[in-house]
Amino acid sequence: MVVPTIFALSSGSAPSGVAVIRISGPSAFDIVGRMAGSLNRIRGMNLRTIRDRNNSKIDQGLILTFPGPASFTGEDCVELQIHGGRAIVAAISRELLEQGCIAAEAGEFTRRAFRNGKMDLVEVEGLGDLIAADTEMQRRLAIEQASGGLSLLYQGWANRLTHARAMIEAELDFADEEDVPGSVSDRIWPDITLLHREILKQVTATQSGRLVRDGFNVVIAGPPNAGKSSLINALSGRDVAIVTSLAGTTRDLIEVELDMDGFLVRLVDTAGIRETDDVVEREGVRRARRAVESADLVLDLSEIDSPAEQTSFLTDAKRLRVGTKADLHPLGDTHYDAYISVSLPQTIDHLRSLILQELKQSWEAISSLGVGRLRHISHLQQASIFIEDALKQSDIVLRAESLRLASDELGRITGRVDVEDLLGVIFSEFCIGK
Ligand SMILES: Nc1nc2c(ncn2[C@@H]2O[C@H](COP(=O)(O)OP(=O)(O)OP(=O)(O)O)[C@@H](O)[C@H]2O)c(=O)[nH]1
Ligand SMILES: [K+]
Ligand SMILES: [Mg+2]
Repeated sequence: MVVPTIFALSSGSAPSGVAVIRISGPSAFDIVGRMAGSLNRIRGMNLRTIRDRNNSKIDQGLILTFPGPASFTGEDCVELQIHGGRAIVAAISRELLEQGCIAAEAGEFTRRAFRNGKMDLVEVEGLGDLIAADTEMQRRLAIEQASGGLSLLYQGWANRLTHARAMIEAELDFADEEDVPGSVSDRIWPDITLLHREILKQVTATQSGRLVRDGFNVVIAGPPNAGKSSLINALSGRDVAIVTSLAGTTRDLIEVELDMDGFLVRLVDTAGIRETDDVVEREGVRRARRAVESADLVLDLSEIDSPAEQTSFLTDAKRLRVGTKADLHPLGDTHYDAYISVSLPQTIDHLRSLILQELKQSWEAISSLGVGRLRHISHLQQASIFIEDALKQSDIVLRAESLRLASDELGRITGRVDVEDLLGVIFSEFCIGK
């Protein structure tokens, strides 16, 4: 089957100063050659006039050539850097279609890169995250993953499993031969035990990585009139929530996204939690409780010295107890983690620094390693279960089989379940067969 040659506008939408049109596929050089004069099959850059089939000039621009396989997709690629006017982009696109190119589907360049072995699935995901990254921490996490750091980690683990299996095979197949030292496979189990521990650590780190990618969920909760909506307004610096002196003002969840020191924080204001006969407010309270359940951090607000000071909800999340309206209350010996007043900006700044401290603690656990995404966790967990099986079993054949299953799970993360040549490993380590 002939692979079609695809093209797409890779820069943002026109008009712009410069537009980049990317072309990939077996006919890329021929097609652009017909429009702009023939191109040498070397990596290079040419200033050319681009013409349609009637030889009328469309635009002048830079033409970058990347002969495969040393290109992003692994195919022949050409990039046109042209003026970014809408009519120019439209005219060149029309001409490319006439010349037999087809418009690329979303993600098709990357899909071709994966198919041609230029990237694995982990790098593909990282690239997607990198393009979508809004905050500095998201960018840092994504660039690590997109440039293959995480793939190397997973690949290294898979290699250790392959090595272990090779040692076991050697013991099974060549047990009678003199060249194989007795019970060679015993030497591998300490490393497999270590590997098991490393994988579990990665699961924890990946769970924290979610905080960076999807945002840190901070929920403001507490009784009516505690000052929750006033706080979300103060922290976001915007008038997002209605504030009145009537208890039960907020009903819906109100959400704002904040960039705090490069971290994405999703701040949620909720209805005051209390028993009520009002149908709408009751629904608001139900939503508030649900928000609290899925929080990463709960800001548990109550007015300082208020009678209803005991908490009105349960949560497994970290909870900061925040006493409000500090301007009205001389500080007694109460037991809050923070005291705030919306009329005292330094108290809001202090609370903000406490939230950041929580965030940074989660980040520290992960910043040193590349961390994967949720999709990776289930495969990592499954791999660790198979490794546990291997460590527990006594039958050597079953042990080897469990290790094979574990290494297949790791292969599913990168999308590359390689056909391993176990004998190759064996022969590289022993002189069996001489
Ligand atoms: N003096 C003082 N008043 C405050 C402060 N924060 C909030 N208030 C007042 O307390 C009342 C309730 O504030 P809200 O922010 O609406 O409280 P809430 O917790 O969102 O209330 P519900 O949405 O009804 O649960 C309003 O009259 C606010 O002006 C504060 O720091 N100092
Ligand atoms: K209120
Ligand atoms: Mg409110």
